[in-house]
Amino acid sequence: GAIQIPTVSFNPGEFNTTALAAFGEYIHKVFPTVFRTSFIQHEVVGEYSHLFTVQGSDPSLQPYMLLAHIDVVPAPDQGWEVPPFSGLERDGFIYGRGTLDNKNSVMAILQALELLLIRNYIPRRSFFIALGHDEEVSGAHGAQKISALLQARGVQLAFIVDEGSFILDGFIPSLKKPFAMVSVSEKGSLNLMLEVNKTPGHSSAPPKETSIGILAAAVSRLEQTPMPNMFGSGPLKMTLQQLANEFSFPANVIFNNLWLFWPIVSRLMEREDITNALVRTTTAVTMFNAGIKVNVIPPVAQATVNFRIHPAQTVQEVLKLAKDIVVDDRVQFHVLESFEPLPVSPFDDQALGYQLIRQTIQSVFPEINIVAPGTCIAQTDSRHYTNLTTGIYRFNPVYLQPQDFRSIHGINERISVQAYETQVKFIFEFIQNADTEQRPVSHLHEL
Ligand SMILES: CCCCCCCCCCCCCCCCCC(=O)N[C@@H](Cc1ccccc1)C(=O)O
Ligand SMILES: [Zn+2]
Ligand SMILES: [Zn+2]
Repeated sequence: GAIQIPTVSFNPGEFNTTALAAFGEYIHKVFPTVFRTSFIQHEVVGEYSHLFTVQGSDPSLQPYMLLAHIDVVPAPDQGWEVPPFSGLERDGFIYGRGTLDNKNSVMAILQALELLLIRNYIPRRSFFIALGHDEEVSGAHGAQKISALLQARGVQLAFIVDEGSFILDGFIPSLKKPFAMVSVSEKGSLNLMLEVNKTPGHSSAPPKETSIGILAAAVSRLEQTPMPNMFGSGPLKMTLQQLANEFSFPANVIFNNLWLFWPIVSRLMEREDITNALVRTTTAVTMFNAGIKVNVIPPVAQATVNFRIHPAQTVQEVLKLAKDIVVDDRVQFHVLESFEPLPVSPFDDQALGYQLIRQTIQSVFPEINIVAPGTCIAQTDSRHYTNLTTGIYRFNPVYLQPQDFRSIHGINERISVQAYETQVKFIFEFIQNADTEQRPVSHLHEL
């Protein structure tokens, strides 16, 4: 039902408002207990986002927050095995836009809470559920407003759990077993517009270089000159160290001795697009606009480059590197938007959020031996909540293979019915685990 409502975000400020409103009505209908429970306050923020405040019975426990988003990226029918907004189930999978990003989390959080309430569960620790409606276009109207609202109320959170990582299966060739990566940091971004202006004229007597040619060369230099490999800075080294013993020989020896073999490993990571994104600031030329007519020398050429900034670099550093690569003063640089990488959240033994995620993984996925800290290569709504907590964890309790990763924002996005049920179970247990003082010891209710 949730997948059938096309809550598409097209551009900043450009949403399917009819669908967003319908989604609000839908969750009222399918989770009636959540909405009628006296200790749960529901507020609509920024017109279409939802904030639930679940008042726990023990005010001495610091609250936490579960995040998810109800909007999705567009999905033209082409290439899909089933229409993207049909929500059809086929061979045990629910297909559709949002099944992994991120209506699975929206529905699983509310479903788990509904089930707990039906069983008369009363949480001890207060928590918030924030469901943004514009994450896919930067979160300015949803997450940012919820964050400001909670800040104005003086709320400080123990931790936040959002989307952004998974139980990863098959992303590192010599690693045979899946492992859970909990992202403790998030890359930043810089959207840079490069522009070249030239005097227009008749194409029959062209200048040696046009604005298009100059810009194309600049963009090509950016593509051909990757930003520096930052292997060794940030959580990646720790991720690999924790995984070391899961590799077969000789990779296990290599990963156990990164002090010696780091040059080989850092080169290996560069080979695949996804692992490359973990070792450096990436450069993606995403838009190119130029030319007005076939026989007119183009007056202006513009290209937009989307950099995803490694946690060990800053926006200013990347901007300078980009200018140093282009080295052409005919090319103007315009910063359209930027966001610094997020700091690394604690993941030591005392880090409540991280430890609760780890222990719930051990309970719900007993076959998973390794829970490792990582970096989210994309951006999430959680970046708007750094004013409320230092503990931001990005983890979806769902198995993800490389082809599933490509389906996110791509075609044939799907989740198995069993994976969705397990996600509900995970949150059902997580909420109960968060009610124990330090470490979860036993569960009051079994699903
Ligand atoms: C050693 C381990 C190697 C394995 C690495 C595998 C990494 C795979 C992780 C999969 C991550 C999937 C992330 C899903 C969340 C996507 C969130 C998203 O798309 N956000 C948008 C937000 C945005 C930002 C700015 C403007 C508009 C939207 C994004 O583009 O980042
Ligand atoms: Zn998402
Ligand atoms: Zn997305």
